[in-house]
Amino acid sequence: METRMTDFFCASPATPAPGPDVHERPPEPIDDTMAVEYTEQLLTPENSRSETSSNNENASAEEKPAVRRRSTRVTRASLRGAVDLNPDPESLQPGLPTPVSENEPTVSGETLVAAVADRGKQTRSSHLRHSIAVMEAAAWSQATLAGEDDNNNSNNHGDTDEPAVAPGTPVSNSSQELHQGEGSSSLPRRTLRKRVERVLTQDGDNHRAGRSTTTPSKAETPQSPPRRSSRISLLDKASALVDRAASVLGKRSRDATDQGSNAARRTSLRPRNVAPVKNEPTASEAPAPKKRRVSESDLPSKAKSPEQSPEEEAPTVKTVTWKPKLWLSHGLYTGQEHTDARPSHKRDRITKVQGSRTPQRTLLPLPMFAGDRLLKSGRDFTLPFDVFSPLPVGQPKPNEWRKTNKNVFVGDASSIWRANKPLELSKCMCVEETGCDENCQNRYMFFECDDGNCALGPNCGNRSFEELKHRAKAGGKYNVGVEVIKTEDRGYGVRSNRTFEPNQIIVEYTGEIITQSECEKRMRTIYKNNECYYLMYFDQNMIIDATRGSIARFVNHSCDPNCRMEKWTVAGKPRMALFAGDRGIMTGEELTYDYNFDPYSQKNVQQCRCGSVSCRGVLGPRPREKERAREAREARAEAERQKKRERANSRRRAAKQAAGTKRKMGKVLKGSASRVNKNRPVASKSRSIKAGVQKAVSKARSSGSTQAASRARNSKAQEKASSTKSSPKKAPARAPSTKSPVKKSETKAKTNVRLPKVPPTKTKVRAPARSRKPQAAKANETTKKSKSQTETKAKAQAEAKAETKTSKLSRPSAETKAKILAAAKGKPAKRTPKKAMNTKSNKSPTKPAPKARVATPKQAKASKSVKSPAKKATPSSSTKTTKAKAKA
Ligand SMILES: C[S@@+](CC[C@H](N)C(=O)[O-])C[C@H]1O[C@@H](n2cnc3c(N)ncnc32)[C@H](O)[C@@H]1O
Repeated sequence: METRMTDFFCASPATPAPGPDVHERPPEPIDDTMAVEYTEQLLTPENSRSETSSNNENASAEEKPAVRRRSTRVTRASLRGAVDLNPDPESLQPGLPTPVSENEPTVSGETLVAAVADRGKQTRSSHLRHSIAVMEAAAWSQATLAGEDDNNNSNNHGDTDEPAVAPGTPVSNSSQELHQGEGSSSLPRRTLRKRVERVLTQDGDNHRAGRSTTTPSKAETPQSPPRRSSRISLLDKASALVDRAASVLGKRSRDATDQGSNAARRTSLRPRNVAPVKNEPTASEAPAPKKRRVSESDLPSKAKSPEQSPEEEAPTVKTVTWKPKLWLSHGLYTGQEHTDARPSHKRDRITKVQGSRTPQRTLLPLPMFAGDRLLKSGRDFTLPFDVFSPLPVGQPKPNEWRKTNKNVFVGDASSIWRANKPLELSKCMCVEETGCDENCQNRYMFFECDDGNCALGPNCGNRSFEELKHRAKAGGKYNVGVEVIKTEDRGYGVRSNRTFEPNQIIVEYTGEIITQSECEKRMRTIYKNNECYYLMYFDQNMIIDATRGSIARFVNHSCDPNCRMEKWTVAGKPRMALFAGDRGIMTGEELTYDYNFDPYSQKNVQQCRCGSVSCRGVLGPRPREKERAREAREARAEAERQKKRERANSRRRAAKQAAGTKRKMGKVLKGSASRVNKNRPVASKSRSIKAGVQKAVSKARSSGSTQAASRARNSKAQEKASSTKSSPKKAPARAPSTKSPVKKSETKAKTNVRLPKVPPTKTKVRAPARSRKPQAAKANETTKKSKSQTETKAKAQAEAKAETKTSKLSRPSAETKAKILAAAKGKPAKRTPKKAMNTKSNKSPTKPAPKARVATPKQAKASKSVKSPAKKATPSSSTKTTKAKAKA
């Protein structure tokens, strides 16, 4: 018992004086060392005080905390031990000195440690109460310290020689009271002591009651401070954990090597007042580490097992867990994933590139010239419009906004809502090469791909909402990508703080899903006086009311928007989201979409202030441009069809006209370069024929009139002229030949169509041929004109003949007569029967005609000389007639 007391005492230099019997006991040699050391520290009040305070300058750096801790805790323990562990109730009688000497041994370190094990279940509340009590004592002690310290010290030193007592220590004061009893007679002290005792007693009773089953006798197993025990166990556990961690981390070997030197070092640092204990503690021996860590009182036990100390004193390896350094993943390309793809590349392409990107080489740096080459070769890049565009200072924030990022069914909506029909599900058949591009069936149907309806997995480019989810998870305003701004004249709005690629998802439109009746009700009541509405038609006659909703509710309307609001089916459920338009979005742009606003009533119609060129003026429904365009397209198609029909009809007509001259027609068409051109001549042919015929007719008429005027002056030259014409059939063909090649061809065509088949002489006669081919009206006209020309010619000939009758030299031979007659027969018999008859009957000699054909110079002279009377008229008329014929 005494040994224990000594241990306890020695181990706790700052602990209050144990009792007078301690001093009566002869000090042991080893304890002397300790006593000397601690005496040096504790003799003066300053030292005592400084030890209780947090800064003990005298103590070494390593000793300081230990001493301080020891002081407080052990003192508490002693207090507790003094109060709780007193087995003899008589010893606590008032007025008698407290039999500390009897009690103290039970509060030795060993016992405490044993008690620690028993008291592992002590509650925190009791610790707290202890602490409070001790602190109260401390407060009191400090207050009274100034007045009493000197006396106490002098008394102590002078009377009782208690060097280990630290008078200034609050605990020591209370201890002193406990032990000395009458020595401290002041009322406050007693009161405090009683309070502390009461608290401790209560605590002890509680604890005793708790462990009554395990402790047969109070005296044998005194209760040690619960707090201490819990600390011990905690520290023990911690050290065990650290040991384990060290072994896990593979540092055991290093520790093993360090332990040798560390042990030596620690031994040197260890308090030198370690007293080797001669008498081993009794049965209540606790694990050494606990003692060692708790207080000086444990030192003996530590000393008695020196071979264990290196292991027990395993250094607490601090596993420093560095915070992982965060690298900025985006610089200039805020919000954009890095890619080597050209800016012009589509997003799907980029996704593919990212998917197949090889990991960056990390072993060796790039060669020296790599940077130079990169600089020289250059690389296209897209610089955001505004890399850093903070919001203007003093931007107000929408206070009334209640945010929700998920759709919430309200009222009857959830019960009315029906699950999607399986029929509405879609499955895509895309392959990796295409990667669910714009041809993906799911995309086309506004179905988001997932593992259930698409087999491409990460290579799929149709998982916008999934992407949005990841962005939201990553957090940060550049991932979210949008922020609320205050616009000048449209309330709040939303702008981007990063870039968005064309058709990239930006933000989901969420809110309360309500029925239509609920919506109307809200419109009538809650939103009656509102200027802004956050209602949007959703699905199944439901409406999203984003008055409580996501940030997308602040997106304003524009008649020329840069975004689209789209409804997609994601995992069988409809969801609305804002997507970037075809132009993409630059940093700092205000996001807008076309509301296609239905104002419900006329009084809700609002003026649009989007400021776009194509502004519709009001927030109203979008004009049905598509429908209009479709109607226009249909009208155009109808007109085209009509034209085609007409063209086909005309072609059919022309084909019918050219029925007899198919082969020649084919020849004409063959000359055209293309199919279109092949069709053209058919149409132009009729026109050209018509024009050619008209010209010929007009000329023939004019020539006819001229002939009539100069009829009287016709001479033999006329006969020659008439005889020189080869045949009437060539006349119409020759005339165009003098003109442009196009007209020639036209004329040819005309000739081909009509004339070649009709013998020129008979044409006139065969005028009834018109009845044979009544459809060929134009050809008939031509025939008529040629007939008229022939008539004119025949008339001229007849006149010439008549004249030649009178002339002596121009008597035709029989052959000439026959020819003339033959020519005359070409005239329409009906029209010129008389003339023909006359010509025949007269049998006028028209021999010079064949001569004229030859037209030798002698003949010309002769004719000139003979035709003296008709000198003027004859050449001109004949020439004109010839020309007219030729033209015709
Ligand atoms: C969904 S809210 C948009 C956010 C709203 N600006 C705010 O401050 O909360 C729709 C309302 O914004 C206003 N608004 C949106 N676009 C507008 C525009 N182009 N011209 C005028 N007002 C507009 C209208 O009052 C409309 O009812």
